[in-house]
Amino acid sequence: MNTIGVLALQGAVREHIRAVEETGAVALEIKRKEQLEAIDGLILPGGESTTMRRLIDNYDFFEAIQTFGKQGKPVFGTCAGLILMANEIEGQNDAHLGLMDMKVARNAFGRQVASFEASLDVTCFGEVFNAVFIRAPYILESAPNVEVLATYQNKAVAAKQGHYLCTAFHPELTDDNRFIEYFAQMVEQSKQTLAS
Ligand SMILES: NC(=O)CC[C@H](N)C(=O)O
Repeated sequence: MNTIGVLALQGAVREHIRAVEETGAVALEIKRKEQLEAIDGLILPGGESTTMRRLIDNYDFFEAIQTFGKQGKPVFGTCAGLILMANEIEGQNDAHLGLMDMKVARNAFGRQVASFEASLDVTCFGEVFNAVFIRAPYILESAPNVEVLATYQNKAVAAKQGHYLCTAFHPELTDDNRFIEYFAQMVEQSKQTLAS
């Protein structure tokens, strides 16, 4: 049985817990860095990236999450979580966790257009995915080893780099669980690879 943690400092935690449970994996709210030892994959939820970063520092999570990723364990960032994973943020000198080789823009669809829904063609799924965007970022540039999984208005809004996955939208806010299931499969694969 795989255990997937959701960083539970701020943001859309409960929705991710429910979505993870629906995949059949065990879901754990992560509030202390020691709990990272008990999980096979980690979700960084949506919320507010600056606030979440402050809490990551306050609760001494920064290096612990980077180490978790360097061990080859999958991390999935949604919305604010995507911003936390980028190694460059437009208009800011410093990035946050820097797990993925990509530059992101915050609130990139305009502050006025606070939230909207859009149907996306996702390369790894056969059918369209209805995505909920809330003050969403997008990926401005990415390295060749970052695979763009979906675009909206020609902007990259979902991507995968090895065992790292990110979406600019909130896959946990709809009944369509395909992104969480996709992540759960990445967790299963990495667990097998790490065990062999
Ligand atoms: N829904 C979200 O996670 C919004 C992210 C937010 N705009 C940020 O910069 O952190």
